[in-house]
Amino acid sequence: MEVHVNGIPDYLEAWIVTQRWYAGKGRAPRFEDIGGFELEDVSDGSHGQVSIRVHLILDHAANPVLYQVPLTERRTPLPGGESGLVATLVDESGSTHIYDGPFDPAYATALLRLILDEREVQDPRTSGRLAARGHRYPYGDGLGVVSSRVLGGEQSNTSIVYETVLRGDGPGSPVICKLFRALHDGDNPDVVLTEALGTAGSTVAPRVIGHLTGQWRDSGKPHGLATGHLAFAEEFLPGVQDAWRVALRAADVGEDFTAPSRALGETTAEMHRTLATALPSRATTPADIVQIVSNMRERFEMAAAQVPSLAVYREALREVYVRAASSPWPPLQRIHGDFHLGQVLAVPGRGWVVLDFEGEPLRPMTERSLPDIPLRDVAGMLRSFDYVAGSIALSQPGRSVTEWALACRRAFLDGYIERSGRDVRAHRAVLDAFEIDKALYEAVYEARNRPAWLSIPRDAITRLIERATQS
Ligand SMILES: Nc1ncnc2c1ncn2[C@@H]1O[C@H](COP(=O)(O)OP(=O)(O)O)[C@@H](O)[C@H]1O
Ligand SMILES: O=P(O)(O)O[C@H]1O[C@H](CO)[C@@H](O[C@H]2O[C@H](CO)[C@@H](O)[C@H](O)[C@H]2O)[C@H](O)[C@H]1O
Repeated sequence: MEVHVNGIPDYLEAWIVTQRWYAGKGRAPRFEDIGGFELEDVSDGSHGQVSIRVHLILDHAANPVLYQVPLTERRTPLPGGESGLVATLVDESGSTHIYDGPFDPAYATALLRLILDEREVQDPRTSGRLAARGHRYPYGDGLGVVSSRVLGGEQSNTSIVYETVLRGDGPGSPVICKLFRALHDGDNPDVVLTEALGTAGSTVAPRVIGHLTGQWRDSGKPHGLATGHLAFAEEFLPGVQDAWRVALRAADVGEDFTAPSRALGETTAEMHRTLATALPSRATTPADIVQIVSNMRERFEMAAAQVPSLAVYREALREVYVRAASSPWPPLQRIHGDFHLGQVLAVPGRGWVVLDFEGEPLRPMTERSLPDIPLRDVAGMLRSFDYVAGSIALSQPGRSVTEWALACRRAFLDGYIERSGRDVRAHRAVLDAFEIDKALYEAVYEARNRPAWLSIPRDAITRLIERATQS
């Protein structure tokens, strides 16, 4: 990426480094404002005059990251906007209150309208070059914004939830718009996969409302420009729980969860079947297998560097990978990529609905957009049932729901096999290798984010290696 000296104000730097989505924690940032665009205030104006600018801010760190930072400026404070306040600046002309855009209804409304009206905006600082363009899907036809709020919780992006009105009168479906904070050249897999499922008529994922694409300077790209997704809007399913909470409660009260697990296996098979036909898929070649297994070995080395106690498994894993490489592999296709119970919602009358097709946050975006082996998702969900047992054992010492989790894992596989017609158990050695691979990823994730949970993937790695090398 190009280096230009166009720093950012100190108050903004101080604010960015404390945000959940800022990826450079622990390093000194080197921020540059590389452009962006202005939006018109199209809200009802009830909160006074506002100017809106979306800044694209590049951190020239070891691995440069481009952040999307929408800010609003107001002369009078936004009522109820305290949690989104970035800074208040005072000079001889008075005070300016600067807000994180998603918390300001003026930006939130302008963002969704840009998508719904399929508008284009230019960057005035770069001689009017195209900066962003909205695209609407039929499910977004006739929607108007009533109100907006930022979805709470620990997220790597920022999501805004809207109440809407349909064709100016009755209530419309609620909408969630995910603002991508770290931008990448190329399509975002969450947008591509959710749209592909919807276009194919599947209701496995939320219905798509539309998306926003953007263009920005990048000297490393042809014509010096990069293009990628800035935001993605879809149907918001209110008042529902994710499968992690549902499963955790069932395990805690000792409720049989095999029927929902089986249904989840069926939904997973359905999702894979639709993705295999809607997006490119192909037979797996010996060269693909060599590459994937080599990635698994690399993942192990990375995990062992982060969690040194894993190094003892190096020898045993060699055998696991050799066995996997010499077994039959299913074809390559687009998959979810970070499939676990927290990514699935229990929607009354509709069943399991799958979210967040962005792939594993610790993997590079280019890798996440490649066709992959569907067993990776199957393995991800198997790990998740084990996590339920692991988290209960940690929070209630002496208690074990291992049998509950094993029954769920079996039921999930049964549902998947029946609906996909693919005997996953015939690919056992490959599935085991993917499950160990996922547990290695989780070990790194936990070491970085929740060290108290590290024992969950570490114990699983021990068990899985024992099983995989015994059979
Ligand atoms: N369409 C939706 N309907 C209802 N809740 C949603 C929807 N999309 C996301 N959520 C909620 O937001 C949370 C985070 O969304 P997700 O897409 O996983 O974002 P991130 O990639 O930032 O983790 C989900 O766990 C879910 O609780
Ligand atoms: O934030 P994402 O949903 O993209 O996923 C990341 O965080 C997950 C934890 O929130 C992590 O999932 C791991 O913990 C879950 C329980 O909290 C468990 O159900 C999953 O099976 C386990 O992998 C996920 O790995 C990580 O990418």
